[in-house]
Amino acid sequence: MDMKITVLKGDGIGPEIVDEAIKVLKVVCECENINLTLDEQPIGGVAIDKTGDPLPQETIDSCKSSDAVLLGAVGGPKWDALPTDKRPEKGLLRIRSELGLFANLRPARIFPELCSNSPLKDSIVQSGVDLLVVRELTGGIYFGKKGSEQINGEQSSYDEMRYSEHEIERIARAAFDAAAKRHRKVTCVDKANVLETSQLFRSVVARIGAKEYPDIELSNLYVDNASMQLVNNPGQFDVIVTGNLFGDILSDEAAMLTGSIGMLPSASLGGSGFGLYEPIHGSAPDIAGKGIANPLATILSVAMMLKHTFQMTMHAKVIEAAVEESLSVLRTPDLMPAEEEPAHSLGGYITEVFGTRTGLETATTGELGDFVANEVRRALEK
Ligand SMILES: NC(=O)c1ccc[n+]([C@@H]2O[C@H](COP(=O)([O-])OP(=O)(O)OC[C@H]3O[C@@H](n4cnc5c(N)ncnc54)[C@H](O)[C@@H]3O)[C@@H](O)[C@H]2O)c1
Ligand SMILES: CC(C)[C@H](C(=O)O)[C@@H](O)C(=O)O
Ligand SMILES: [Mg+2]
Repeated sequence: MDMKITVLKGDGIGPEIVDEAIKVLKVVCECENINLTLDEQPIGGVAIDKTGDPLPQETIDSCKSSDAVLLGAVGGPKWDALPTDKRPEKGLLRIRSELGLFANLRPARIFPELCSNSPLKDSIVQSGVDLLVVRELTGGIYFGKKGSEQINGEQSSYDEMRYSEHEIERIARAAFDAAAKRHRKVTCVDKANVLETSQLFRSVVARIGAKEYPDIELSNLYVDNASMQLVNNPGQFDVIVTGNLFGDILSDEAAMLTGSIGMLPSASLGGSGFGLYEPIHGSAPDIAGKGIANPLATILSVAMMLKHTFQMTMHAKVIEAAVEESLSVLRTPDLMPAEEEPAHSLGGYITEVFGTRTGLETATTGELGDFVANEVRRALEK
């Protein structure tokens, strides 16, 4: 079997985390005799520096001739002053649109090992968090007409939010199909009490649900309520279907429930087997180059790639299990238990007992990647 992957490392921690994910992918390919071809191309800030364009045509062409794309992250302070259309983030939006990747799946589940890392109380976490945000990715306010003009002597800016029926129908089907393989519950999140686009979104999702998926339970929530419910009772959710902007915001919130934004992978799909896989977090300029970024979201994105593009579900599960295994042994700093302020008289005792009790070691990005890759090799060579 041949596998051609376009690799878009991007900016900030992008190259660091993608390198670890590739280590894991290479192990899978070695163990299964898959002929892996990696084509690295620039996107985002590095592409601007190299070519003046955040998404060079060569990058698009490479993606189009690949089976799948693995992406790190784009953006950073160096390019923040550029006009919206020339920014690194525009490269990411354009590649999603060019490749027709309208359905963005962002699964958030708490690994049992990370229950105490969640900012939520134990009683809430233990009720179970295992949800999937299905975010519409190529429409809405991100892609509407935008501009700035002088009106009455002051600057005025606008971003148009528009959704058409066919865009909502296909994201609704993606959400119902996903729910059919999970717990058969879809929550449509919108702002239908205020926005025309949300009223259409809600009614089209309801129509598709009633007609094509009568066995799947559908409910509705306004986005403000949904963001509150996510921290108050996240266990109620199975699949959340929502528009581009609300999905962006809710998925960062959902990510943090799992202990770190560095844990959430994503798959961007367009209805065929082709997909773009990336962590949901950004380029984390504050920690870039330090070797401390958590690579697990990117490694889990490779698992999603194997499952969705290559139907290698068993291998995806092996990677997920290796990631879970790593959590009991070594972690990047974002997932280390918060340092306790020891009482003076008990300081040494607490450190000693706490250290041995958790048995956890702080790892660099590379050490964690090595650990997961070795676990995957061990499992596949059994
Ligand atoms: N998909 C993408 O490429 C993407 C997504 C979000 C933001 N961005 C861009 O990234 C840049 C920074 O944005 P931001 O700071 O708002 O969001 P961010 O997600 O990059 O970082 C938010 C916080 O989370 C931490 N963090 C993120 N990923 C981590 C990881 N893997 N391990 C440990 N800690 C991690 C960061 O250190 C930071 O404190 C901006 O230019 C933004 O536009 C890109
Ligand atoms: C960088 C930005 C364009 C992007 C988005 O808003 O979609 C990011 O926040 C994400 O979640 O992938
Ligand atoms: Mg985001």
